Formats: sequence, C-alpha cells, structure tokens
Amino acid sequence: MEPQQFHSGDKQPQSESNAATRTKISADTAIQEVVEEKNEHMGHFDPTQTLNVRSPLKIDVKNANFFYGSKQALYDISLPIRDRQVTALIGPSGCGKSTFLRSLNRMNDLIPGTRIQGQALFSGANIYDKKTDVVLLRQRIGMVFQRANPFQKSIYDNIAYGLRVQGKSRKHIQERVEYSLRGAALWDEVKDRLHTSALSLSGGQQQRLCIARALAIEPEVLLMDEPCSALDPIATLKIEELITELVKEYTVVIVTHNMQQAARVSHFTGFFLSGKLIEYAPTVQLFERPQQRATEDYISGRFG
Ligand SMILES: Nc1ncnc2c1ncn2[C@@H]1O[C@H](COP(=O)(O)OP(=O)(O)OP(=O)(O)O)[C@@H](O)[C@H]1O
Repeated sequence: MEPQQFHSGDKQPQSESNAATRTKISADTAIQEVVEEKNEHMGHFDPTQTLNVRSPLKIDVKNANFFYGSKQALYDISLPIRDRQVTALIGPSGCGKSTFLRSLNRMNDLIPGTRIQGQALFSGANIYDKKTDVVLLRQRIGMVFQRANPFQKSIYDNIAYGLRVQGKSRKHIQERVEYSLRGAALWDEVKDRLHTSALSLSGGQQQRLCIARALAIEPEVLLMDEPCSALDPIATLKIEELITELVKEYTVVIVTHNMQQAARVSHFTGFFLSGKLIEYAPTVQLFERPQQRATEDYISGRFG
C-alpha cells in the first residue's frame, strides 16, 4: 500500500456555515502562509517521506473502554501506535481524544472515579493493569500539555528537577540539561541564561522547555495534548519542526484540533467521534481517501 503524495494545503474546508469553522479556516490559513514563508529556512515538513507502515507497534491498544464514574467516554477503541512515527488524534471537542491520550500513561488515574477496561500492550505488559508501576510508566511515556507549565524555577532547574528526584549525579544532570535543551531546539536561545527564571521565556520557549523537561528523563514515547493551541503561528511551526526531528528517536502521539497540523506532522491519524474511533489510517490516506462518511464530513469542515 503506497499512499499518494499529499500536500498539506490541499484539503480546505468546504462549508463556511458557522463562525467556528471560519475561525478554524483563518487560523489554518495563517499557519499555512507562515509555513510557505518559512519553508526556505525551516525545511519542508513532509511526513509522507518518512511514513513507515511496517514500523513495529510501540503501543497496541485493544478494545479500550473508559469511564468517568458512570459516564462512558471511550468505546471499544483499538488503535496501534507505531514506533518512531507520529500518530495524530483528531476529532471534534469532547470526542475523547485527550481521555485516550491520557490513558496511555495513566494520567487519568489522578481523576477520582475513573476506570478503564481493555488492553494497551507496551513492552509486553498491559499499561491498564492495576499492577503497572505508574511512576516508571510516566518516565517511559512522557507528556506535554496544552499550556506550557514550567515550574517557578530557573530554566536549568526545570530540567534538573526530575533527574535530582531520580538521584542522578551532578555531572549526569549537567550533561542531560544540555542534551535535552538541544533536543528541544532551545539550547542556543537559553544557553547564556540557564539560571534565570523559566517564566521569563516566551510562550513558545516555555513549551519547548516543557518538551526538554520531558526528554530529560529519557522517555520512549512522547504524548502531546494540543501542544500548540496557545502559541502563535511561528512558535507553532517551531514545535512542529521539532516534532519532525523528535520522531527520529521517539514515538509521538499528538492530539490536535488543527487538521492541517495533523497533515503537516503526522504519519498516522485516528479520527474520534463521540468516544469512538471512526477511522485510523496513514494520514495521507485518511485525508485524501477517507473510508467513512463521518471522517469525510469532518475533514471537509461540515461539522466540528
Ligand atoms: N474529569 C472529567 N470528568 C467527567 N467527564 C469528563 C472529564 N474530562 C472529560 N470528560 C468528558 O469526557 C468526554 C471526552 O472528553 P475529552 O476531554 O477526552 O475530549 P476531547 O476530544 O479531548 O475534547 P477537547 O478537544 O475539547 O479537549 C467529554 O464528554 C467530556 O465532557
């Protein structure tokens, strides 16, 4: 199965029947314009070049059902997450994307009254198993949130914190701080002010710092919950470019409201609706040849 070449700007929503759709279109257009302007300097984002449909499964979710108390939020979700590929989760507000994402490192456990059934195989063990060591799990499956949430500490200490908790040596921490900041494409911007407050950084820099903080503890998988939703188009593009770099070493799962972002950075996309996974396919295929009517309606802007 060789997907056709896909250009992220090809699909434009057809219906402009409501304000939300118009807002989405103008945000997407603004980002698309910056992409075109910046391509020369930032390189092309083209996940079709690195799509590997045979990449091994990093996490294999089978028949996941999730409940907030008596309210069911996920219905029988089966979704493979492939190694060193970006998997995007799209769908209208409230469809369960974040719930699914947070189930992958058991962040939902922090919400009282939640429960999950099913299986998410990761290195031969079920993530959902009660016996799973969630501290270790969250080290292996790191997370970046919608809003950058640096600690009220220096840039250096934001990254060093988790390593100190792990009892790492000073030398290891020093090396790891630089490595992580380089990995998050932030080193050059902050290397001369590592001991100033992280809160003095711009929103985009703070989000990259949070990515560096996640990288510091050497995760295998990075979960990103709308990491660009609070950022301007240029900061967004920096994060997108970073994702395309990170995926050379890490497996990435990203929730996004922005379909063009999914097209720009992801190899695979899952479309969620009302707690169900309606369709999952290589991104290029899902956007160009959706198999389900609901997917087609959503990506062409008829709802959501
Ligand atoms: N803490 C919670 N307690 C109860 N219900 C919740 C909780 N968090 C989410 N839900 C419900 O679960 C469903 C799925 O929510 P979720 O946040 O996963 O959707 P989403 O697709 O990520 O939405 P959005 O794009 O708006 O962030 C929604 O009906 C939501 O109201």
